[in-house]
Amino acid sequence: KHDSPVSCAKKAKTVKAQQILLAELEAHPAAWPFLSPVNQKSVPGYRKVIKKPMDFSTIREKLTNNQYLSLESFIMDVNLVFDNCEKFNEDHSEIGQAGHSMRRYFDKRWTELLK
Ligand SMILES: Cc1ncccc1N[C@@H](C)c1ccc2c(c1)OCCCO2
Repeated sequence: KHDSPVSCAKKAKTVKAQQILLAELEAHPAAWPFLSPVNQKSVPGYRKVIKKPMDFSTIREKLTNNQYLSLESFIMDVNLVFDNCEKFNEDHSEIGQAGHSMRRYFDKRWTELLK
């Protein structure tokens, strides 16, 4: 029930890093396709093709509700956003390009922050 001070401090560090990383993703100029859940009624085929939809507002909700038990599970949800984007969008489409740009940025920032 009670963490040791060391593991408690370590947990606080990763929560802080997740908050910083998510805030940077949300503020990025290319974030616009990923800020809210894809409206599956207005995007034909999305519901059938994308088995596990994910977006930055859903990640924000999960982070606020302490649903990420590890740094890895947070990173998996962020990568799910970009993997869904690659699956559904052409690489050279506007949304596809935004996805590649955001993934490059995320990879760079989380290694800077946590490695
Ligand atoms: C990440 C993603 N992948 C595949 C499709 C859409 C999206 N993002 C959503 C938010 C979106 C972006 C652009 C849109 C759109 C909806 O509404 C239909 C009309 C065109 O403009």
